[in-house]
Amino acid sequence: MTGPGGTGDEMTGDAGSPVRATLPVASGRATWRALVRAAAAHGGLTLGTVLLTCVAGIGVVAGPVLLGQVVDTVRAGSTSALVPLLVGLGAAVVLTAVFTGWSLREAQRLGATISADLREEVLAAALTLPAPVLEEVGHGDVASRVTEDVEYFVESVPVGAAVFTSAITVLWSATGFAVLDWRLALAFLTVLPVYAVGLRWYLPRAAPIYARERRLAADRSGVILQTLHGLSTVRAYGTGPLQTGRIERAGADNLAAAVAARGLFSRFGLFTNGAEAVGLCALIVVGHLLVGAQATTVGAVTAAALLFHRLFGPLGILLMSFDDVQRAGAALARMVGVTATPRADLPAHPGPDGPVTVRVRGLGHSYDGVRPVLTDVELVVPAGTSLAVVGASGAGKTTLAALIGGAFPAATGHTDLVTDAGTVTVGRLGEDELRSWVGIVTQETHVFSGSVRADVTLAAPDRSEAQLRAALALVGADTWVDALPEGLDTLIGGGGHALTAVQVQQLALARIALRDPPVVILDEATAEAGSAGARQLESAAGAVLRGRTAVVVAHRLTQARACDAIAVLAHGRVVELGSHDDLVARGGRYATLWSTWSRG
Ligand SMILES: Nc1ncnc2c1ncn2[C@@H]1O[C@H](COP(=O)(O)OP(=O)(O)OP(=O)(O)O)[C@@H](O)[C@H]1O
Repeated sequence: MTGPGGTGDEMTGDAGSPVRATLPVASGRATWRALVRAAAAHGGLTLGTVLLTCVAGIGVVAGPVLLGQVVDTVRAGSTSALVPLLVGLGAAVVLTAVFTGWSLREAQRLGATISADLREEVLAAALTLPAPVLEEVGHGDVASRVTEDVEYFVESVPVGAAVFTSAITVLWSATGFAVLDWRLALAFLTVLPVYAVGLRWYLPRAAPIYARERRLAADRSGVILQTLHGLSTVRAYGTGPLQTGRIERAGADNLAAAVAARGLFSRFGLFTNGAEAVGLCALIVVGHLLVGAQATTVGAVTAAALLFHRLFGPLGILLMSFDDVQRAGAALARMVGVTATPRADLPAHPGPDGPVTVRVRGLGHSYDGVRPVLTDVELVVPAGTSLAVVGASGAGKTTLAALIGGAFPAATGHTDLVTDAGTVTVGRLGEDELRSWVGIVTQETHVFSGSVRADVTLAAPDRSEAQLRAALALVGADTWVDALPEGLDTLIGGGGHALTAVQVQQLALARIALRDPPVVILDEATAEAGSAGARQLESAAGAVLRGRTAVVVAHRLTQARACDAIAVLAHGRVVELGSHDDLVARGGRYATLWSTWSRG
């Protein structure tokens, strides 16, 4: 076996594949290392499991050896020696049963512990994947690694435990053969070339087939996720049949890969069954010749045949589990790939201390590398002031807000956060550090399943009940939260109490108030809120922004008027900059927008 992950280099990406880019897949060596590291973290349990399995393996060998001696004793007619042998045989059977059961249970416990650790590690790593990586590989690949691959690996734990105990049993049995008679051991060895040929045929074919099957499963998840995320667009444009066709094709590709893997494995079964037939025949023929030449006893040959027979089970498990082991190995390699995805090695910065000025320097961006969405944007938002960004749909407002907030890196330029203590650049801050500096409320606010309390405090879990209530009161959410059936403990999100669009946005603003960053980027969707709701949100936003440096994507011009300065974007460039009164007086683009807006 090359290793659970299979192949060559330390990390193998799928970048050259015609399918979209994915996260790296760990090499066989890196996957083994991760497995050994996880086992070593539970040294006591691992050592105990190995010892118990060794003891159980001795019992497996002792039974047939004692039975062979019983045969020889009966043939010699020595009844007095029979009693201790039979007692020993009985004890060996009982102890073997006890230790086998015990070792298997410990092996399963070890496997479950290791897979729980790996699951946590992979989930934690997935949650901290850099935004640009997520953007590039898509959510489908990540989702399939933290769900399906983890499930495959966890489900393979009992198989892994059985493989481990079988391997030890096979080792002990081989030793038993050698002790009985070296010629019988040689006869047993005739199985090895058949197994070797089978494995040489199977392994090189299996690893890529299983890796491909896992990748196609990820592609299928990706298509399903994309369809679900864009359900309203799919409905709006009536592209249901198109998406269903895509899902069907992805499912069919995945199924074909799974069938190919199963077919390969069935053909491998020919080698394993053939090896057993060859081995047993060789043993009986050699035993017959040896007994005929009085070179060994009938008991020894009986013991060897019984040992070989007992080996069928463990050997069968070892070989038949290749299917599951390869599959689990491919899944594990993909899981380890998530934890091994490179993260920028960013130096730690002290947290913000005091007011922060935002300085946007030469910011430019293009999503496709061809069409510029933002070009050379230069802005300064002095500490404690607010800047509104306005412009036609598609002008680049959301992109600008996302870049300032560090959601993904800009193609050119950067954003500096300036304090009395110095300057830090947004792209040089780690994800968690960045959220202490800059809070973002986007158009897509997610309500997590759980209580109102959990949903708001996830941004700052260490805050007190009083701080939580103050944050809710600040955004005007305290009254309706108190009126909920169980107040702060009312369940919301999927299946929970339904919230209005305004309430969802208020909770998003309350999260920011609780986290208390000195800089806030607001790109709220106020369109769904209706005009009364929009006014409510504007006053909530105003309360949260007070005393902070803010960049507000103004979907309503009343939001822009309330800001200290306004930047008008057109085709990704800042074309006007000034206060509301200045810009109206200037009679340019903003003035036109304002007069259209004022007329209603
Ligand atoms: N993830 C993306 N991939 C490719 N193109 C994108 C992406 N996001 C936005 N764009 C494109 O970039 C341009 C600017 O979009 P952006 O959302 O920043 O504009 P906007 O001014 O905020 O528009 P709106 O007011 O409609 O939200 C648009 O042409 C848009 O189609």
